[in-house]
Amino acid sequence: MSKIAVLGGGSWGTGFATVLADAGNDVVIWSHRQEQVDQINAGCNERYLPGHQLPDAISATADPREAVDGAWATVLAIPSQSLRDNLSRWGDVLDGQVVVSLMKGVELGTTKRMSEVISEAGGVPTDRIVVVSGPNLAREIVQRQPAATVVACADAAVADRFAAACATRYFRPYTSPDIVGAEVGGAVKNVIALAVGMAEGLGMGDNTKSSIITRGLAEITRLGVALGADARTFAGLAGVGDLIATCMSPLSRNHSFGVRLGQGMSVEDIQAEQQQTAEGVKSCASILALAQHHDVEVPITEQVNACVHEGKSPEEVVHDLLARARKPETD
Ligand SMILES: NC(=O)C1=CN([C@@H]2O[C@H](COP(=O)(O)OP(=O)(O)OC[C@H]3O[C@@H](n4cnc5c(N)ncnc54)[C@H](O)[C@@H]3O)[C@@H](O)[C@H]2O)C=CC1
Ligand SMILES: O=C(CO)COP(=O)(O)O
Repeated sequence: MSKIAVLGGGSWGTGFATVLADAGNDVVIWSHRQEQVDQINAGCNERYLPGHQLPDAISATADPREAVDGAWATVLAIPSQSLRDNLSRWGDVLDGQVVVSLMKGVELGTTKRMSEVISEAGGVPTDRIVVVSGPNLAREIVQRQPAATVVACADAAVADRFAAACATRYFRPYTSPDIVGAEVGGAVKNVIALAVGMAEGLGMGDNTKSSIITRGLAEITRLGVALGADARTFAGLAGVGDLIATCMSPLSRNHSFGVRLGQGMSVEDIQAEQQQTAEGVKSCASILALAQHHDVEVPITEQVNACVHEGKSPEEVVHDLLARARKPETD
């Protein structure tokens, strides 16, 4: 068995570790919380994936160096906004590794994508950075329900090697050279899911949700292409695929955060209750800044940001989106 490290012991870190173990790898998870380490070593990550019995090939440690020691690839599954800080604390543990990002966010302040932070703050060469992104709700994946994903890397041989390492009878990876597209698709769909959730929380139905999803895809594609992505990526698993899963599923933390906003709960109360990462809540601000910097219109992201960070009501958000000047659909 070859060894792969997973840094981050939450729902997707543990879920993806399950995929890797099922694919025949020896997996060591690092978590910053001893309690999670103990639970994983006892066979179940109770807080994040209650009831899911972990494969024997998974163990955990609170020491990042021990997790990575002897591994050829290290998977990062921590909240996006904590990445830079963790990279500086981990020191040189990622040297020589293929580094795989599962994270779907954009850094506040710098507006950098996760692969850019890994390269800049972790010193990892770009041809050894892999992004895995697709419709991959952790709870369904650990039930071994069939799903596909995108394994993106600038180096096709590295993408192939990692895709082979995470392929199972229920998890089908497709390779791609388009890291930018995979990351933009993954990060922006969270913001669109907040908007769809808000509409649902306000009592709106499937026409409304479908309209937001479709215009959200236009917004994702516009921003991605301006950043150098291949437009075809957004018609794929890391684009429309993940957008549909996240916007429609009650398992999505971003979607359910939005529903609660629509029902009138405050951001603070939802955060206190949910206690899991809903990346769109912070990334809507950095994605908006990124889009403004590139002169790209992102009206849904703009409205979500106004609701989450400036106190605008979900009713006003819907009203203002519909009150925008009419224009051709494909502009
Ligand atoms: N859960 C899912 O279904 C999927 C999640 N993702 C992405 O994976 C990334 C990780 O998300 P999840 O595992 O779902 O989040 P989570 O909220 O379930 O778990 C986060 C993990 O990070 C740890 N953590 C929190 N703050 C930290 C810090 N400052 N330093 C180090 N560790 C810290 C937590 O203890 C926990 O182990 C996110 O970017 C998310 O968008 C991507 C695909 C699917
Ligand atoms: O990215 C995801 C599914 O692909 C998970 O979405 P949430 O972070 O909203 O739960």
